[in-house]
Amino acid sequence: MLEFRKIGASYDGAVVLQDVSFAIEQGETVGLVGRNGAGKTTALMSVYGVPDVTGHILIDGRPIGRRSYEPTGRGVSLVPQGKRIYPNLTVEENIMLGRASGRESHWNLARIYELFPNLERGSNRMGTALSGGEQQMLAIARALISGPKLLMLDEPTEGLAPVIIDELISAFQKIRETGTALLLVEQHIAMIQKLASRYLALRKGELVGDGPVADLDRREVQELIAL
Ligand SMILES: Nc1ncnc2c1ncn2[C@@H]1O[C@H](COP(=O)(O)OP(=O)(O)OP(=O)(O)O)[C@@H](O)[C@H]1O
Repeated sequence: MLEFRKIGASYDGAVVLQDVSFAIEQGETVGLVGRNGAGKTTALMSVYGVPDVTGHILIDGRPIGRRSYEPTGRGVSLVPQGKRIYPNLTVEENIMLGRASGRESHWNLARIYELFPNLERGSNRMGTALSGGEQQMLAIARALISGPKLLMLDEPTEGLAPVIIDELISAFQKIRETGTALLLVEQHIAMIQKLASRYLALRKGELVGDGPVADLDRREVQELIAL
């Protein structure tokens, strides 16, 4: 449902992605791995036309236009690195910001609160009054309310305690069971191995791996990715 065709990306002329092509099918869970600076975040941002992008990105076979809200309206949502919670809005207001008009979806507020009961309990609190783990849940909730067919997550477990990471893994499994595809950016392959069936690997802006997640155990694959 999401396809990259020969994507290149650069910041003020400095090339950070080159000739990146892959496709993610409906309902798939894919892990995108690579070292710091390999271009993972840039790959996700290029769906929104940021930074300067060449090549073609398609959703359900149709190219994406230049409007930054178009991917969300067409079923591709991002949980950005660093969560980006709005401090002056309540938890519920933060969630509702993510709503994309006109999209019917499994994910209404009641189902989101069932997935993350902590958010329901804290629904009237300010978004930034939550713990780090709850803020990550809030960022995921805000993306889910848009009814994505593909949810892209940029290092969702960064800086979180193992017990919270386990809660998130269980939430991702439930999200996946609804048929939503996941594209999970992670530096730690253990998380990818728990959730994904396929991996993509970036190294210095180039796609150097695309295969079954079991291959991540092979030393030659790890050396290629240089994790
Ligand atoms: N706003 C920016 N302006 C200039 N260069 C940038 C900008 N953002 C990222 N870069 C550069 O682009 C390259 C790819 O960065 P990117 O954040 O996509 O990598 P990443 O794989 O997501 O790394 P990380 O795990 O650190 O988030 C890096 O060399 C980085 O320094």
